[in-house]
Amino acid sequence: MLTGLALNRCSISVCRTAGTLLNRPTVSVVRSLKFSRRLIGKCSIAPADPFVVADDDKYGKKQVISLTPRLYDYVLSNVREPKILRQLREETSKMRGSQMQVSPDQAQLLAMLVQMLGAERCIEVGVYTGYSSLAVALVLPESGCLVACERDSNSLEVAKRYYKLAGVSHKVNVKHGLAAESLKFMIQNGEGSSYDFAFVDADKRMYQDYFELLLQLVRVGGVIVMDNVLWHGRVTDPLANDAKTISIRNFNKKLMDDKRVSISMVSTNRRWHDDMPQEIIIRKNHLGHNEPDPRKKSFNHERIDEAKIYLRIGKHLFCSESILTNT
Ligand SMILES: C[S@@+](CC[C@H](N)C(=O)[O-])C[C@H]1O[C@@H](n2cnc3c(N)ncnc32)[C@H](O)[C@@H]1O
Repeated sequence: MLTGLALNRCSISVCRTAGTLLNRPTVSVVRSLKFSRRLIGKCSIAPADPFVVADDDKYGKKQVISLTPRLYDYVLSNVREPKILRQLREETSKMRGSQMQVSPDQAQLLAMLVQMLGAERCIEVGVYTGYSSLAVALVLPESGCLVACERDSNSLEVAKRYYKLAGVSHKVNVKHGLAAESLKFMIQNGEGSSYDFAFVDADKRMYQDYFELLLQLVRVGGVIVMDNVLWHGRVTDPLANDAKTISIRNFNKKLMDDKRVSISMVSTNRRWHDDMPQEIIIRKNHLGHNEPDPRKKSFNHERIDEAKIYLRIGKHLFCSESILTNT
């Protein structure tokens, strides 16, 4: 039986064979080869065509395909990356840790979520040189604010330079230090339930803590996005028992039963073998408790129980005190 480890030491020809087979693949081929993502990561040859990851009964015969470099290039060619973000990405690519910055398609998704929410107050945990935070700041209204938490001063210098170049410095409140401390301070400062959106992309061992703190800071209906929730596929690897993997695994497990939030894992594929969802979008739910919401300015379903319904029929205005709620 071929194991993942044995395959890791494969020659390119084995990879090629696997790739060729998997270009016209079935799940059984994938399974019989015990195909390992780690194996593919070590091989220099990547298939040109996507291979089928799953298409059997278990998945309702729905065909799940992998992402290839060609397909990923196609995705990227459909990203509207602002020039300033491209410049930052290119400058960062020459720096240590450049693999940490989010990809253009991920940044576009974050910016889109912020726009869809009509967000004005956002938080980022893990700024690095600022790619994702700049993507968010660019779409915030002039009155908007992004609290950017980062412990590394060198990378923050790059981020701040780009905020300035992009003309968004006035929207970014940089918090240099440990993110958990900054978030705790914000809660103590009475900023609970006043944020619309948060993005977490730092210290995987702290995911549960960041989530709990952000849940206090984000308003009902607000969104928290946690990056890397599959941790490069390690969450399902029984041999991976390092602190970061365990932390993310436990976080995902706990979140499944957490009625305080709605959740959705999304696929923002980065590498052709990394074709599974990487991020989880978490929406804070209304559970009927009297959580204060200092903003209370936009209308949404969660706040419908606070609204009187007015109905005009001819000259008459009817007012309803009925309570409608979706919780
Ligand atoms: C994956 S990178 C963030 C990438 C960034 N979102 C981007 O798109 O470029 C993670 C960053 O989190 C920072 N970090 C890690 N642990 C932290 C902590 N406890 N508090 C604040 N920042 C932290 C690291 O210094 C690093 O710059």
